[in-house]
Amino acid sequence: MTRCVALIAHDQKKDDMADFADRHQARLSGWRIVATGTTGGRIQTACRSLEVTPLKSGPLGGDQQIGAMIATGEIDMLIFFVDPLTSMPHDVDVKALMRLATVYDIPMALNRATAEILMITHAN
Ligand SMILES: O=C(CO)COP(=O)(O)O
Repeated sequence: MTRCVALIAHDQKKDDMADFADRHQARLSGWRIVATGTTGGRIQTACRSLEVTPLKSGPLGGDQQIGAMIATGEIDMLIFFVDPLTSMPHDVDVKALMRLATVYDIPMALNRATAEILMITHAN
């Protein structure tokens, strides 16, 4: 079965995520991709060849949707470019998502350096 990766980026990290997805298009093409709403739109624009399933925007429940998918075994890897310098109204949702990724022991990258390693170790 095709493995599924969840891609998420906070606003200050969206350029970085678009660039990351673009550089790893070949690797990511072997995965089913889900993303929070705005992030998904940015990736889709940057990487026309990738098929991205956009969920709700993060502040409107997208992080929770991905958390629920982790709990039901639908997500195999989480790449989440977090902005640690901006406070967010949905911070509790972000924490809950990270908690579930930890509970279910999903490979989880919260910054680009780690995401690059996951691409090499898990996405080939
Ligand atoms: O806020 C987010 C994750 O917490 C990301 O949501 P968007 O991709 O919709 O901006």
